[in-house]
Amino acid sequence: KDKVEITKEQQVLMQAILKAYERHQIPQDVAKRLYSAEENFLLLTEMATSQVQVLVEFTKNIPGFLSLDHEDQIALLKGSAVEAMFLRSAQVFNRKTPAGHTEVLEERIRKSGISEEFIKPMFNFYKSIGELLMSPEEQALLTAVTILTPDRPYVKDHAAVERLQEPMLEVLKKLCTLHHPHEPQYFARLLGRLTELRSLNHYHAEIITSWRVNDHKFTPLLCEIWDVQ
Ligand SMILES: O=C(NC1CCCCC1)[C@H]([C@@H]1CCCCO1)n1c(-c2ccc(Cl)cc2)nc2cc(F)c(Cl)cc21
Repeated sequence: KDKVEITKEQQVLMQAILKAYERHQIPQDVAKRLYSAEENFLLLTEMATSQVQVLVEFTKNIPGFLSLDHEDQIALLKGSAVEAMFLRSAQVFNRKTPAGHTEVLEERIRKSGISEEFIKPMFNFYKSIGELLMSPEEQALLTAVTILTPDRPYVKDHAAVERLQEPMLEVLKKLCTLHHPHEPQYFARLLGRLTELRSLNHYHAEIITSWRVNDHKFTPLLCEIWDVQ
């Protein structure tokens, strides 16, 4: 069996993505503060707004992204922001918290004001992400692969986006082989999560507008990204 090798060039690409990803992390204390439905909704909109800003900075550090057509850059960000938010939420949810804290966190999220019907698909996704035990490199590359999805609405130059996404998928595939040598299907499972992520995309506007609060106030940035108000 030929040995899987990360080339020097792939090493450089992976380091660039990982460095950008680690540089743009938002405060992890979101798990500690979950109170009334109103406060939770406000917390979510604050966290989501800062996460979009962080996502833009991360995306600007993806090699080649800034040389894409400017309108395509916007289309890619707009098309992936919600998925990136759920991916980030899943990673926060699955962080190595002391045993038992995840249940407490899950309970608090269940009671945060999200409509019952969305709780199940959301936690199914979080748990399926958790089971993958992704390394930081895999998390960073998966986020980059999600952003560089060629078939987002309004993307004009698909081929240019594919040319950026392909090397990311190449490195990610090799990392999966190296980090999970006994799970040949791991890479396929990882990509399968992106399909699950898209389905959450469809829910998110409903989750937001059905949040059990009287007045759903959004920041201008979220109005842009979330197609609400
Ligand atoms: O703030 C959140 N997520 C941010 C978003 C930006 C990136 C960092 C994480 C929300 C919280 C949920 C309770 C009410 C307050 O919001 N949240 C969501 C979430 C709920 C519905 C939607 Cl529509 C989207 C995300 N899932 C979470 C998983 C978690 F582990 C934790 Cl700690 C919080 C989580």
